[in-house]
Amino acid sequence: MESLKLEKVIKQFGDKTAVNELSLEVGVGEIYGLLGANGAGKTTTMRMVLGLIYPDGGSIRYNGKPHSDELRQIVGYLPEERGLYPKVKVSEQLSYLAQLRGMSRKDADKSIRYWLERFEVPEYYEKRIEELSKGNQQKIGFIAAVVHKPQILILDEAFSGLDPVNVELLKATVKELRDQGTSILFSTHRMEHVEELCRNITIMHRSNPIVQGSLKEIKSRYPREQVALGTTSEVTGLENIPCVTKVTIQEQGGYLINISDVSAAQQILQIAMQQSVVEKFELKEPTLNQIFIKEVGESHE
Ligand SMILES: Nc1ncnc2c1ncn2[C@@H]1O[C@H](COP(=O)(O)OP(=O)(O)OP(=O)(O)O)[C@@H](O)[C@H]1O
Repeated sequence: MESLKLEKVIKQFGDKTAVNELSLEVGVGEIYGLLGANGAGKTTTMRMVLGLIYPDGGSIRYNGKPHSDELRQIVGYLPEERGLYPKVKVSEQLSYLAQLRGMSRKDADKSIRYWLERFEVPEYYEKRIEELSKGNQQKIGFIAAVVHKPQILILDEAFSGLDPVNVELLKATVKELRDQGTSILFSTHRMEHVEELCRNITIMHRSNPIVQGSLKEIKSRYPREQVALGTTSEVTGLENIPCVTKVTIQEQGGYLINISDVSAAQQILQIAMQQSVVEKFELKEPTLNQIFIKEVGESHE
């Protein structure tokens, strides 16, 4: 069952189309990746899902129902730009937000203490936002999004500005929420996070959904164009094999070989075996980053 369903959603600002006929479904307990270069229409899509702006066409349904006053209770949001008041105490701010989204003061306080404990910062309860580092403010922003236990969670660049330890902490939390049945719409420029977290994705390009489907199925649509080769000694002549377009010697040893046709892989293996002992031979599937660059035509980092 899907908890969030977009059908042919359109948004225009004047004569500029920001989102053009976007359809997607996020299932219960699923993390769905929304990708695209700057200005592709991701934030506009998320703002429509949150009911902050309205579509000019198409429909958005939550658990099968249209937008209603209930929305603020079932949806949680981590805005890309931080929306917390610097002078207000963390506990007061989070409690206010949780109550705004339908929680009692008592339940809100319980949830706030749980999350501060979970993120190993119980002492922030009494701190003001401005006293915290940027990364720790981001963590409080994350708590603000989940404090009221939303069914649908919208995460726009949720891990930006965090150190690697905190990225892991938040990733684990997102997976935990997924396992508890939360539907998560996840937007990021970090392809490795999408590879790790998302089952289905949409890549948007200039307002249009250009690639959609499960990561696995999308990857199978693209040819395997790289061979990773590990050998005990040097191998010569790889670059002379037909359809080999580039040979890169890797820092950690071995070769990464770009091919324009999969037939070259067999010959690479033969030549390598004639000259050395082959320790590793892998015909690599394309990374999401490679697919993104191919489709969108620019680096996404
Ligand atoms: N309020 C607005 N008024 C006019 N144009 C807007 C408005 N909001 C967004 N746009 C335009 O809509 C397009 C999509 O913007 P959006 O912010 O959704 O992109 P994005 O994919 O989130 O980009 P980024 O990765 O940079 O956050 C852009 O061309 C943007 O300039």
